[in-house]
Amino acid sequence: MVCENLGETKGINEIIIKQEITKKIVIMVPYPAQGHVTPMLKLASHMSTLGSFQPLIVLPEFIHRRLISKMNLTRAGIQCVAIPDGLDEGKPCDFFTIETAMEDCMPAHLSRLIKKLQDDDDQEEVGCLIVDVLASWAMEVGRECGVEVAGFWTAMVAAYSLISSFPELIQRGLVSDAGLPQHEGKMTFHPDQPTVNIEDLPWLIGTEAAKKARFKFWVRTIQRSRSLKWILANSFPNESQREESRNCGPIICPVGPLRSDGLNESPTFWEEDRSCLGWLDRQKPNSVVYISFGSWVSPMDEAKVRSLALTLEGLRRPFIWVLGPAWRDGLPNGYPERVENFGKIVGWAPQVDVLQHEAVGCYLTHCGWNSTMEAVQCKKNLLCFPVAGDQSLNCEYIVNVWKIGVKINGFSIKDVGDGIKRVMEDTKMKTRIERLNERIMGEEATLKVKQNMLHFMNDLKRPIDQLQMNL
Ligand SMILES: O=c1ccn([C@@H]2O[C@H](COP(=O)(O)OP(=O)(O)O[C@H]3O[C@H](CO)[C@@H](O)[C@H](O)[C@H]3O)[C@@H](O)[C@H]2O)c(=O)[nH]1
Repeated sequence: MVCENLGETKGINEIIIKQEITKKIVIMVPYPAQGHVTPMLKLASHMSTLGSFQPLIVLPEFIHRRLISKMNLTRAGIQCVAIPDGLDEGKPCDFFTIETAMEDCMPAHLSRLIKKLQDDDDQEEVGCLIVDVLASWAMEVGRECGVEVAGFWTAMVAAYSLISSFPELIQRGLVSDAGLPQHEGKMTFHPDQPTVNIEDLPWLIGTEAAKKARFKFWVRTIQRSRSLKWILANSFPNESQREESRNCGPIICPVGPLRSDGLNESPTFWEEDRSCLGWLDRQKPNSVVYISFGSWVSPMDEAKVRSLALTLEGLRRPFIWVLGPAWRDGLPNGYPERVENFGKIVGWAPQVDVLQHEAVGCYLTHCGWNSTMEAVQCKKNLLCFPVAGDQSLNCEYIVNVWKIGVKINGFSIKDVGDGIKRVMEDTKMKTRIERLNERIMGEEATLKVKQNMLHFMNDLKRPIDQLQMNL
């Protein structure tokens, strides 16, 4: 089946649907952000190669416009449709505008799409809906349409565990009913997990009103996800003690870290500046610091950008810095020219190719989960500056559990200079990342993950009445 969006169209009536392959359809609904769409596309590509299911990705129009113009997903066995999002074209959208689009506008359109597929005699059966846990609105739609729903968690299982522990955090008096911290300092959320700072809880971003609104979003998200049978996670087996137990909640099934092998092009929202690869060819091995703080959650303020810029200029060490136009206001006057002999600033990099390059010695990162896994894949040690969301917990793992990176608390010459030295010169750290790479991406791990995936897919293939009996 091929579904195409007709540019300016509004509504699924205008989506052309052509029969092509006879497999059960798996409708996949990502959360519309780069760090979420990428792993969902990797999952779709993986499912497509394993057979039996035909992935159909459903995107809001504003993401479909940006992504589809750049990639040919059909070649990777993935079909894609856009549904209206009610957003004004060209206007920037933040977390809350996206939430409104997801809760108020997109459900009716997804429901119509599913019903159309169910009613169409020419179509294959809709086998399942796989929904990013953050797009929990679509779980409700799937249930209403009588379709089996599975969740997809794009980050660490430990992060799901932390967020879903909110009732206990309230009960222990660590946060208020509205999610605001009632204490300072470190707290535990599970005996097998590292401690985290209460101030770093994933919903504590922005003003007090924004924190409360994000907490509400998470409470609703976790509540909706609790009745799922399966949550596939873009993490690896044995990352967390809790992943395979099913005392009450969903079965958390690690199927990652997912790779982009099956995708012909990288699924990015922005044009990649590939000139940085030629620039890297001219640098010495292990000399360059790659800097990127991902794409979402919370950009850094101008003062921090300025401080890092001045430090990089002072250190005179080769660097590539991914800095989107919106973040460049903090740069000192004429900065790109001032550092052109040793530094390169790009709007968006081909990140995995950059990390794979032998000239890159370490990665200064916000600790987003995809970036963390890509660093492990390319065996590049990490200099960590977590910004928000799950990033502090990921950082805890990087620094204190796996010991493959160092955390910095600021961008002074001393912070960054000492951090780079420690990360680049510690040979034990290098050995540890090589071992972690083997443990989570080696042959044995890959086989286990494939088995997990097949186990899930076989469960989906069982007749509906049998599935319901087991719920
Ligand atoms: O110049 C760049 C910069 C990034 N990337 C890619 O963009 C993705 C970024 O993902 P991630 O590192 O996870 O960061 P975010 O996009 O910020 O991801 C959000 O989603 C993640 C998964 O849920 C969370 O772990 C993060 O905290 C959250 O910010 C990665 O695949 C990168 O390879 C590029 O291709 N080029």
